[in-house]
Amino acid sequence: MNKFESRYAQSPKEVKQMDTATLRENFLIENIFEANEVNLTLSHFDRYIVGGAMPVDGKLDLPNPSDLKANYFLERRELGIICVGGKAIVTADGQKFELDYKEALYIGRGTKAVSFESVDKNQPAKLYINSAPAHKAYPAKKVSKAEAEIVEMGSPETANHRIINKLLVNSVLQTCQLQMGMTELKSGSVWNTMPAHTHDRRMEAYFYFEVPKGQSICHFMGEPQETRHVWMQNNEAVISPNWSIHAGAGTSNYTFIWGMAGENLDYGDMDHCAITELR
Ligand SMILES: O=C[C@H](O)[C@@H](O)CC(=O)C(=O)O
Ligand SMILES: [Zn+2]
Repeated sequence: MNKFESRYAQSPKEVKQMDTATLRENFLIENIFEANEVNLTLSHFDRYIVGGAMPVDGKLDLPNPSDLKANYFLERRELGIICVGGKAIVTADGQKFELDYKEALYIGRGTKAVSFESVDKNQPAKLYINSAPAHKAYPAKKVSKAEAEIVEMGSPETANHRIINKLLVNSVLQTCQLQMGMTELKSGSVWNTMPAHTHDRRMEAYFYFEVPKGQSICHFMGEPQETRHVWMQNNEAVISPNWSIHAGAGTSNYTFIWGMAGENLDYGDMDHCAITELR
């Protein structure tokens, strides 16, 4: 059975009081990929949806959760997909897109039927999904690294050398408020998003993958002067409120997908935190 979970938004005051289990219940998203299921979590932060589809035996349809009170999922929403498993076929109102590993697809508001299929059931597709409310219909478009805006950040000396692939962003295609991309850490580098930042005008979600077996990610969240950590495993996601930092250190290098929505489409609209001021 497909899973759908709705989560409240939390304030800094509440989060300060949370123990490990409560923090994890509120922010960590586990079990994103289950064979033949589409699992979705709706956050009340910007009504952002985070989830995954894992088609193995035949086609899987994007469901229409009753909580959305919509005639179909994308009636008032837009969708971003990044393939993190075997090759997939995504069909959007009859239009077929083949997605290879690490390729992204945008599907606009008003698309009535979306389905997912694996090309080879022995190498099942894993489709990471983000969705935000949308006011306008923009055309569906596939974006691979070749079309992405690519930025190199950090250095080996500070263990944060990484490549930011901006995939579904407004310099590449039109979206309403959704922005998604993928950051790949170089061997020997473990820190993402350090120096850390907040962006009060957008919430964000991080999804970690390519975490080697036996290794983990320590994800940091909270107000810059009141941080908490969430230990995360491969293929798990975490919600970052607009007031929270979102950064992580792995026990190895890894890759992650970031997705965000809110007030603007300005990637650079961030408030940076001095490393020495974090608490
Ligand atoms: O608001 C932007 C996002 O947090 C990420 O794009 C940051 C990131 O991938 C990184 O620095 O490694
Ligand atoms: Zn951010």
